[in-house]
Amino acid sequence: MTIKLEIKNVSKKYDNGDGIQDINLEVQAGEILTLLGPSGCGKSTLLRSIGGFESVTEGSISIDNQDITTLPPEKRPTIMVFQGYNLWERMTVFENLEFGLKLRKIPKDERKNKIADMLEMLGISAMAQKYPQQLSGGQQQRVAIGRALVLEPEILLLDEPYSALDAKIRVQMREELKKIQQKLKITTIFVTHDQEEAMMLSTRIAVMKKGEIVQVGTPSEIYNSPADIYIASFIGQMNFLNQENRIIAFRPEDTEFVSVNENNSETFDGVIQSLTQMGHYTQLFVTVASETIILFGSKEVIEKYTVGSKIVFKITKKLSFEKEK
Ligand SMILES: Nc1ncnc2c1ncn2[C@@H]1O[C@H](COP(=O)(O)OP(=O)(O)OP(=O)(O)O)[C@@H](O)[C@H]1O
Repeated sequence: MTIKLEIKNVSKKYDNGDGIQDINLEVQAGEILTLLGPSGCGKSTLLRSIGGFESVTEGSISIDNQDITTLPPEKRPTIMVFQGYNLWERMTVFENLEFGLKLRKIPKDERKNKIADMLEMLGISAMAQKYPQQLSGGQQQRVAIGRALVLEPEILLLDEPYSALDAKIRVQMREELKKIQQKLKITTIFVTHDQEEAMMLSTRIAVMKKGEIVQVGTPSEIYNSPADIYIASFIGQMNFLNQENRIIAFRPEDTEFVSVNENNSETFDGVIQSLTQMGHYTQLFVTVASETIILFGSKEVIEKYTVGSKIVFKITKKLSFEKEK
C-alpha cells in the first residue's frame, strides 16, 4: 500500500481555544477516508488544513512524501468541494468546468474533450449549456464534483457534499460517488456527521471527538469493535446496560428470545413497553430494571407478545466498557 497523505502531530488552535489537537493520520492511495463526528468536533478544520485553507499551528502535512504544510491551496495537489458548492452563477456548466483548465493553460481541444468526458461520466452532458440556477440540487452537486475532478487532483476533499440534498437523492449520490471513485481510484477525504453515510462510502473511517481522532478503522472494525462508549453509541444502534462497575453494550441484532432465564450473565428479564412492526421484523422497546433498550424480533413476535408482557432474552455478542469516571 502506498501512503498518499501523511498528517503528523497537527494542531490548529483558533484564538478562542477551539480547534484540533495532535492529529496523526495516514491516508492510503486510492481509498475513501471519512472524517466522522458530531458538529463542532473539528472535521472541517482538519479538511481545510489539508486543503491549505487553514494554516496549522503545529505539525506537518505531506502528500506523496512532499511537505506541503505551508503551501497555499492552489499550490497543493488537492481540490476541495465546499458544502455550498460555490458554483459560478454567471457561467454555464461547461464554463464552470473549463475555468480551472484555462488557468492551467490546457489547450482548447483538450479542454473540450476532458469536459465532455467528465460530463458524460456524471450523466449531465445535456446540462452543459445551462446555468447553475437552472439545475436541481443533485445536478449542481455533480457539477461541483466534476469541476474538481476535471483538474485531476491527487486528493479530492469533500466537505459534507450532500447536506443540502434530500434523503433519496443523498443515497443515490453516494452510490454514484462510490462508482466514480472506484473508476478513477482517486484518493478521497470525505467529511460527514452522518454515520450511515460513512459506513456506506468509506474504505476507512476516522472518528473524531472534541478536536481529536479517537479511532481509525474499516466500517466493520468500527461497528464490531468500537474503542469506547462514545464510538459505540455514535455508530449504529447500540444498547447499554449498567452493571456494577462496568457498562455492557450490545446491538439489537445480537440477541435472541429464550423461554427461561438461566440466571447467567448473558440472560435478562425485561418488560415490553412497545412493539412496532417494521416490515420484515418487529422492533421492541423493553425495560430491564430501569433501563430501556431496543430489541429486534421476527415478524411473528408481534402476534405472540403484547405491551406489558415479560420477555427473556439472551445476549449472543456483547462488549464491556469501564464506567467513565
Ligand atoms: N474560524 C474559526 N474561528 C474560531 N473558531 C472556529 C473557527 N472555525 C471553527 N471553529 C471552532 O472550532 C471547532 C471545530 O469546528 P469545525 O467546523 O472544524 O467542526 P466540524 O466538526 O466540521 O463541525 P460542523 O459539522 O458543524 O461543520 C468548533 O468548536 C468551532 O466552533
